Amino acid sequence: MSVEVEFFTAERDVGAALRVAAGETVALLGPNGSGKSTVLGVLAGLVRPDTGRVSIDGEVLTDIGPGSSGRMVAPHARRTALLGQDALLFPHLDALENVAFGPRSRGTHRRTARAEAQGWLEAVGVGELGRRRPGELSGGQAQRVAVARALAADPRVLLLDEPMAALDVTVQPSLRQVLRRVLADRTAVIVTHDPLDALLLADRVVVLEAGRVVEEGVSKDVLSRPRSAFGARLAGLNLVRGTWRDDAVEAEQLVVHGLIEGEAPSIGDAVIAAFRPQAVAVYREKVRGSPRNTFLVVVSEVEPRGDLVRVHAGDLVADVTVQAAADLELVQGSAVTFSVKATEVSVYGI
Ligand SMILES: Nc1ncnc2c1ncn2[C@@H]1O[C@H](COP(=O)(O)OP(=O)(O)OP(=O)(O)O)[C@@H](O)[C@H]1O
Repeated sequence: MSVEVEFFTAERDVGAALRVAAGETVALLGPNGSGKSTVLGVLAGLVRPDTGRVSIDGEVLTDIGPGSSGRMVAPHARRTALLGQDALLFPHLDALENVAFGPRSRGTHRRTARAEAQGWLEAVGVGELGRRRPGELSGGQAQRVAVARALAADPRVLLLDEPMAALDVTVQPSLRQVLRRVLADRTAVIVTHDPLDALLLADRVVVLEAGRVVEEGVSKDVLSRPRSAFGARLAGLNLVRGTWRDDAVEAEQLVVHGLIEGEAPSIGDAVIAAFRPQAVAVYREKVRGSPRNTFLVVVSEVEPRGDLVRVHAGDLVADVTVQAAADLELVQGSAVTFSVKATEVSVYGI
């Protein structure tokens, strides 16, 4: 299913054009208020633009503006599924019935719908929680059920609005793995603040600033040559390229342990370890502790960035507080240890 959208809304001053190829996942990135949710709203039929057109596989769903048909297909008739930060499950139905709701409303027989729902719950790793009500689920479990419910409705396009933003950081990696599987061959648009999501979940990135598209391209191209401020933030991730060996990413001078995103690599495969500068702690002395990766490095640059200080050491970067940078007396040439927990590192094949 390919998607095309082009619209302008004066009230929000957001105007964008976007194409998503069949089976492609596009990440929408941008600062607060840049129009990301508005794009999803227009696609889902929740926002009526002043002018604009939305089509899925050539079927026109929105067509508004001078000389147009005025068509605006209702949200429920679009066969798009929108998943937000909060799971928004029906509180009085158990997880299985929540997921069976979509197939049931398409006219599927109750027993078949429940069997389908069970299959989707298993696909997102919560097959044993079908009898629980939403109030008895953790945030991460509820969000998995919400993903299952969205998929069970057999949408042509999956729209995800910061699906992990409300979750504890410790459960984000496992949901990200579920989403990586789910999105692999689906047509989807995901709004995210997190560059790691863009890199791991999306084929292409579209960056919005102040209601306009300022940059777009294949995720790794935007990474290597960012033109917008947000693209630069994307490029700010630590990326260590290497070979998969002894359950770790072996690079020229580093060995990095992390959580595998998606399929497990085979020995000798080319892999990348990615982690945020904020996840890196900086120490003067050597650090021990098996859950942590430690790298002995020499500081090449200390760069003030608002209330943080970015510490560069060759290709690696760490963000520390101004106070920490002062306490550590960090200057160019300082020998320090960069330390990052394995649970903060995403490892994926390339
Ligand atoms: N219901 C609304 N009515 C009018 N204006 C709105 C409405 N919702 C959002 N806006 C405005 O539209 C613009 C784009 O907002 P939008 O929510 O699409 O941005 P966003 O990039 O998704 O932001 P965030 O990352 O904060 O969720 C903003 O100026 C916002 O104030």
